[in-house]
Amino acid sequence: MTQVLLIGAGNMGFAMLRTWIGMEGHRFAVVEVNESLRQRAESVGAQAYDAVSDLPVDLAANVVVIATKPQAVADAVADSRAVLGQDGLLMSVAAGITIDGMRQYAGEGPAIVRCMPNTPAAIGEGMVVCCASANARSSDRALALSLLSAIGRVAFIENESLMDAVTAMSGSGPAYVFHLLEAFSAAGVAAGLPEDLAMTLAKQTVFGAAKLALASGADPAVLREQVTSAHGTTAAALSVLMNPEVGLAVLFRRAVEAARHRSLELGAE
Ligand SMILES: NC(=O)C1=CN([C@@H]2O[C@H](COP(=O)(O)OP(=O)(O)OC[C@H]3O[C@@H](n4cnc5c(N)ncnc54)[C@H](OP(=O)(O)O)[C@@H]3O)[C@@H](O)[C@H]2O)C=CC1
Ligand SMILES: O=C(O)[C@@H]1CCC=N1
Repeated sequence: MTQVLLIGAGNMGFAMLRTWIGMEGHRFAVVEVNESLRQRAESVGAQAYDAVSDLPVDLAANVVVIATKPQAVADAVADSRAVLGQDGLLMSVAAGITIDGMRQYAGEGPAIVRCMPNTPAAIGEGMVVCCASANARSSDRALALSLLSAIGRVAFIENESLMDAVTAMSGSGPAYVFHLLEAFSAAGVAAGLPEDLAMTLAKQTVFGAAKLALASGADPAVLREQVTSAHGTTAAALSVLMNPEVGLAVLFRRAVEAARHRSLELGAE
């Protein structure tokens, strides 16, 4: 039985927990300071406590997953030492917080896997990118992979400095897509459609297009061209969206760079 301790069961922690809780061979305990979030964690079958010091004395964690805000990670890592053995695995999903930063509070023993998941983890459709500390054994990577593959697609990278760009893409990315749905459906309403129909069209179109892009493996530029009839409606819309000065490519570049910059700042705070 693998004992997992999740510290922080807010938006991201709970998104992972609700998928993990069904995993065979794992037991999940949660430390969360907010009572309503503890109750939510208990409602899906976890044991929840308000501090590491309240955990049962005989609880020994094989894995501690930190999902607090970046500013609370140092304390959470320090607290985890009481329950995580020297050969345990420490995982963190916090934006910006480096493996070296966590090592200061974790001590030399545990392997550390820094991860960047996203909230579609709640339905097993997340994207998780990880980077492991130098002392991580293949068994540590395998343990991290077994947990993370339950919440979505997993990629390991060796160059930790890429984690800020990863965060700016797949970590924050669901919010960009949700905003796309808001903007896309609002445009439909402005064009005369009822709100529910506009939102259904926006969601199903984004879902269908993403699924087609994944399933076909074709370059999205080719798929785009297949929609774009000569002198037709799509070409009219793309002349706005692909404007080289104010189009989507320019906005995405600025947005992703702003997020990457903020990730770097979080690591330095
Ligand atoms: N939200 C997302 O989509 C993603 C978030 N992340 C990362 O996940 C982490 C959590 O983000 P998110 O879930 O959005 O944040 P939330 O604020 O929703 O959740 C964090 C929770 O942890 C609690 N907490 C703080 N300190 C402790 C502690 N010492 N012990 C136990 N619980 C504690 C917080 O309480 P309180 O609010 O009272 O401090 C809060 O309820 C962040 O580091 C973020 O960078 C990564 C990928 C995606
Ligand atoms: O907004 C944030 O800082 C976190 C990290 C990635 C998604 N949410």
